[in-house]
Amino acid sequence: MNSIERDVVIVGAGASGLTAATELTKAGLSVAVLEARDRVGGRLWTDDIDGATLEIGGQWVSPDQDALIGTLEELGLETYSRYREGINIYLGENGARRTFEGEIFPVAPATEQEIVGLIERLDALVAEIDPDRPWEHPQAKELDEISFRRWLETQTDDEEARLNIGMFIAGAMLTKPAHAFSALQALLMAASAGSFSNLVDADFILDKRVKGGLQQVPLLLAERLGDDVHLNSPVRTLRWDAEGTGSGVTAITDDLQVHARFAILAVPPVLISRISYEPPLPRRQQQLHQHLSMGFVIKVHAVYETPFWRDHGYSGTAFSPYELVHEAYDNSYHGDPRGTLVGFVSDESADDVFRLSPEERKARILESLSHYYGVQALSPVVYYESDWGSEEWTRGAYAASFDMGGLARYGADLRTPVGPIHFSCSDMAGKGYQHVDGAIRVGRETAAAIVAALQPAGR
Ligand SMILES: Cc1cc2nc3c(=O)[nH]c(=O)nc-3n(C[C@H](O)[C@H](O)[C@H](O)COP(=O)(O)OP(=O)(O)OC[C@H]3O[C@@H](n4cnc5c(N)ncnc54)[C@H](O)[C@@H]3O)c2cc1C
Repeated sequence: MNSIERDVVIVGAGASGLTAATELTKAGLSVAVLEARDRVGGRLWTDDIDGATLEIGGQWVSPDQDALIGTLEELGLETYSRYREGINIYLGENGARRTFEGEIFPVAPATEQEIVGLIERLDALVAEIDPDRPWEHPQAKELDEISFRRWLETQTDDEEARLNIGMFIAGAMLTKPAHAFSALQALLMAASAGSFSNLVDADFILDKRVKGGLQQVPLLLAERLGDDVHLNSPVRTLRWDAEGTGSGVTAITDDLQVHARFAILAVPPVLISRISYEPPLPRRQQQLHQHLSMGFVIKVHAVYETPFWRDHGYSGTAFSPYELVHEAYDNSYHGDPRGTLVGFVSDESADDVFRLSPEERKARILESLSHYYGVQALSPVVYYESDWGSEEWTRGAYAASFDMGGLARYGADLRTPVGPIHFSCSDMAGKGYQHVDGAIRVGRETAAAIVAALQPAGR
């Protein structure tokens, strides 16, 4: 077993861990980043599938994500806009097909009024929420005890309005059914993007992509860190100083042992308990990590010879709370003359199609796409399903959220360091929660906390 000494050992080479490592080295500290996979990037992964460049994980950048935008600029990465010219498609109950422009779906006037009213009420509530401290809202406990679905039922009798508003947070963001998370968790999701209106606005939230793919961010950060990034190095054990003697922490992989003054666990919270702790983490952490779970969504990529929907005047943007693929977009890759659609199959619908054979699943998903775009959607030249649920070092998508009551009960302790151990990842962010922006933001904050802790007293 090789043994090395560093100021800080970072577990996980995703956007958060690599940002923290970068900031620490800028402050003159030595680091080692230990990554379980044979690549960096975690939930950011750009790959060539049958000749098509696909972003298997995160990809979009929105204008409010200033931490991410700052990093893109620093790394010299360029962005391009998502194609959005033309009209959008909405499928109502029983497949009723309507087109629309703007953000509000083409529903009956009474339903539209309910949707607009719900958005106004949610925006007002979200304005009262500090995304970094949602548990401090005066009604936090009450809002955390009611599921988002039930909360919507208390607001309107209009089912189509509830389904649509529910879809934006449930299927589209937390990727859990609306009965499985609280109204407070829903408000945090919206507050993390500035407002509920921002989440509803696809042109805002799915604004830009990065030339070469968003995985460029971790790849370039890792390149600068050079030999300090160790791939194929899952951390199995963390020995830490629970007594405050200053002996620090030792991270142990199968063939390397890193002794450091501090450790940053930059892994999704569901994977924190994959590591053995000597001594065990305190009671509070052992409990709270059990109250977070990953959502689940299949990101479906379908590449066609041409972006045929554009010829019919369609933007490619399509929604339906009644469809297997509840949302889909033109996701054509920069510089590729072919057309790509990306669609999402969430939570219980994803469970359902994973019970089928791959062929049956593909047929069901393409059929759903054809309901939006017509029969041409049935015949892609490249088809791929991003399945993060079977990735051992992620276990779901997009990210983790608390169970009912968990956010008010445990949220404030989520990022509290334990002795020399700090926690950092997008799932623990306020602003930018569940997004790369949040991963970077928390990475910077965690690094700053360690740098501050190492400052001699009085400076
Ligand atoms: C399908 C999909 C689509 C998404 N779309 C978007 C989007 O459009 N825009 C956006 O901003 N965000 C999006 N996201 C979310 C975004 O990708 C994540 O929030 C972000 O990348 C998380 O970064 P992170 O560093 O916090 O965690 P991760 O990327 O999960 O990094 C954690 C790292 O820790 C490693 N690890 C885990 N356990 C150990 C261990 N014991 N030892 C060593 N290493 C370990 C993992 O292998 C991983 O590399 C999407 C995510 C998915 C999955």
